This record gives sequence, structure tokens and C-alpha cells, in this order.
Amino acid sequence: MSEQTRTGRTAVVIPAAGRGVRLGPGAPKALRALNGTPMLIHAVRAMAASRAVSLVVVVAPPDGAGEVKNLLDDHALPERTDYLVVPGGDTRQESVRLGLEALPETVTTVLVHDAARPLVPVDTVDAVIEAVRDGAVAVVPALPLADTVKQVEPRGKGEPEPVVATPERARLRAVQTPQGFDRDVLVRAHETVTDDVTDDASMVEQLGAPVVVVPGHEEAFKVTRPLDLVLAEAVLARRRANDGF
Ligand SMILES: Nc1ccn([C@@H]2O[C@H](COP(=O)(O)OP(=O)(O)OP(=O)(O)O)[C@@H](O)[C@H]2O)c(=O)n1
Ligand SMILES: C[C@](O)(CO)[C@H](O)COP(=O)(O)O
Repeated sequence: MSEQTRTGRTAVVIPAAGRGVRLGPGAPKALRALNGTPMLIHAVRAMAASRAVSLVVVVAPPDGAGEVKNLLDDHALPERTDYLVVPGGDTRQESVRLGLEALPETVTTVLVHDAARPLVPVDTVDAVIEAVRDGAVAVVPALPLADTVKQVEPRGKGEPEPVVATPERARLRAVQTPQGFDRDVLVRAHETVTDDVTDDASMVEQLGAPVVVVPGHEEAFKVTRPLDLVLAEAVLARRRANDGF
């Protein structure tokens, strides 16, 4: 790692431009409320809770950048952190790229964090940043799996799918965000890789650069389906009870 990576600014890009189709009808997922506060605001606060983060770039639904700017203005956020809002694209990958294009030159470490993971604890954020500052070019938080995983031969809807393999579970990890990167490496990955991928680290893998895993956290789960909203509100209720509110 260069001296510049050690000393430059750390920014977070939050892709928040998805519709949330799997969550069912309603507003774009990032704007839906968890205990009365938009999921995006929870996610921004989770990132800004890290003292190392000095800039958060929110990638808004393409027709919702104004609404997102107003939301950020209306909610209390730490003074030490700057915010930018840019309109997103048709895919997560495109939205992240648009967020990267908005970063100032002074940023050397970039985290990419799903708005759909609103409850990640600050210790996980800090562990990812520290690993990048210690020299890793790409860092992902991840957890061991509870389920056994089968690789199948996909078939039509409702048709039984033949099992092809059972990967050894102990070597598998379920990957979360924020994922942390050396800025130049992540930008190069987004300029080079055109395949459809489901996370940023796999683009860096395709460059041939090393990616490492640090421990993730149960509360960093992704709000994807309706049951996840119930779980997220339960986590917030437990936090409030533990904080004595
Ligand atoms: N065109 C897109 C698609 C997704 N995302 C963001 O990427 C993150 C992870 O995506 P996912 O959970 O799949 O969100 P959605 O695409 O909104 O969900 P769905 O696939 O159910 O529509 C979310 O914060 C989402 O807002 C984005 O910024 N731009
Ligand atoms: C980036 C990610 O959250 C890592 O697990 C995940 O791949 C996003 O997937 P999605 O289908 O776009 O929600």
C-alpha cells in the first residue's frame, strides 16, 4: 500500500437506486421506513458512525435525487461527514460506477455499502477500513453459512433441479457490505469488467488482485424480502431496549 492510501481520505459510496422488487410494491426500497426513519438514513448513519469516514456519496433512484437530498438535509447527521447525492443507473454495478465518478481526488480508500444493509455495526465498518489501511486492496466482511449449499442445474419454474455438487460448507462465506477497496484498484475494476456480477469484490477478483475476508456481523443482513423488515425492526427494538430508551 502506498503512503497515499494510508493518509488519504476515506469515502463511502452507497448504492440506493434499486426498486426493491423482492420487497413487494411500494416506494424504492432505500426510502422505505424502518421504525419511522428511511432505510437509507439508517445506512448513512451506520457509515458516518465511523470517525474514519469523511464523505458519503449516496447514489439515488434516477428520478429521486432531489428527494434524497432533502431527506439528508432533514435528518441529523454528524457534522464531520460531507454528503453528495448523484442519480443512479439501471443496475447496481452502474450505480456504483456513477458514485465512484463523483469522488474527489483526495479520496484513496473507498467503501461500497448497500443502502439495503441499514444496521451494520460501526465495528464492522472500522474493521474493513483498517484492513485496507493495513495494505489489503480489497476487503469483504463475511459470515460462515448455517445452511448446506447445493449447486444445481437450473430448470424451468416448478421443475425439480438436478444437484451437480455440494461445495464444502466450511470453506464458504456469505458476503456482506461495506466492502473496502484501494480506490485506484476499484476504479480499474469498474473500467475493465463488463460481466454481470453481484458484488464489487468479484470485479476485483477478475482483475487478478487479491481479496480478503474479515468477520462480518449478523446485524449486517440485507433487507431483501418482507420478513427482513420484521427482523430489522426487531433489531432496532433490541438496540433501544439495550440503550435504555
Ligand atoms: N439499479 C440499482 C439496483 C440496486 N441498487 C442498490 O444496490 C443495493 C443492493 O441491491 P438489492 O438489495 O438487490 O436492491 P434492489 O435492486 O432494490 O432489490 P430488488 O432486486 O429486490 O429489486 C441496494 O441498496 C440497491 O438500492 C442500485 O443502487 N441501483
Ligand atoms: C453486494 C451484496 O450485498 C453482497 O452480498 C449482494 O451481492 C447484493 O446482491 P443484490 O441481489 O443486488 O441484492
